[in-house]
Amino acid sequence: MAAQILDGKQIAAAVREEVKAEVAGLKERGITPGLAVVLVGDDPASQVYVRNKHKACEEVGIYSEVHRLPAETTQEELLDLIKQLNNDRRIHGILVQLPLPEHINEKTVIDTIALEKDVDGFSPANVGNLVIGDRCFYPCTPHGCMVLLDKTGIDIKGKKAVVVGRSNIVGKPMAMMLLARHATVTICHSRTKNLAEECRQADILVAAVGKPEMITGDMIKEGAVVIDVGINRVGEKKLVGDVHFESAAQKASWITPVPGGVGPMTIAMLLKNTVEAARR
Ligand SMILES: Nc1nc(=O)c2c([nH]1)NC[C@@H]1CN(c3ccc(C(=O)N[C@@H](CCC(=O)O)C(=O)O)cc3)C=[N+]21
Repeated sequence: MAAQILDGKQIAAAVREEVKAEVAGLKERGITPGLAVVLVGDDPASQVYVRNKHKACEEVGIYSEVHRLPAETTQEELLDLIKQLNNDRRIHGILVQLPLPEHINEKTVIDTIALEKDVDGFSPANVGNLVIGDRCFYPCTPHGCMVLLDKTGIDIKGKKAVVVGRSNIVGKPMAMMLLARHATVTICHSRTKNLAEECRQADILVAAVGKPEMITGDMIKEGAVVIDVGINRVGEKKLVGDVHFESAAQKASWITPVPGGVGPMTIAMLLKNTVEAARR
């Protein structure tokens, strides 16, 4: 079988159109959704992401402000900015770009963001609400993966899903969201014995490990849906996923490319969460 491509770029564009219409509706009621993005330091990849987020906001009519702070910013100063943004009525969503410099405690920073403005969905209270099925923000990357899965038209209920990777920002919330949709979920990681065998059981395989092309075609069940969350820079320019695309596409029914798969969906979901925050 040759897989169909799950075109994240195209689907994200459609989501942005939806968001644009929602923003227009909110503006008629006198509400302009606002997002604050905070970037500490000058990591080149982060600069690009932050610029893209800002551009995406402008395109759909969301007010956005970017706070660029020097790498030497103290934790105190960063926390002060977040508290100020927590109290700023124009700002409905706050995103602190990760990773932060070593001298700043990520956990303390995320904990300071007001729950109702946590559009990344990284705070402990939000994660707790996700796990128990209460109202919450769905973390942008796994949320984007779920939207892509739904675009295939497969019925998630009762399917065997394998998530490779157990990070707090992707693997764990992804597993919870699949579980909420009644998949039978296995989480694999670096200590998993016989990873290939686990992966071959998957009707839905989500790769979020950060290892270039480590999931190969021989690890994929015939007809599986393969979602590749990895964004790995190899060499100067080339971007590859955690999945070896050519061999995996021989087996899968649907597969996301890198670039142009999950990445653009992440940004589209951030816009959606910001509108949701403003609506509340
Ligand atoms: N607080 C926080 N929230 C985040 O959501 C967050 C973060 N920190 N830190 C970094 C990661 C990474 N991330 C991406 C978003 C879009 C693409 C994306 O659009 N990628 C394009 C390619 C862009 C390129 O060339 O690098 C694609 O896959 O087609 C990638 C990665 C959000 N992150």
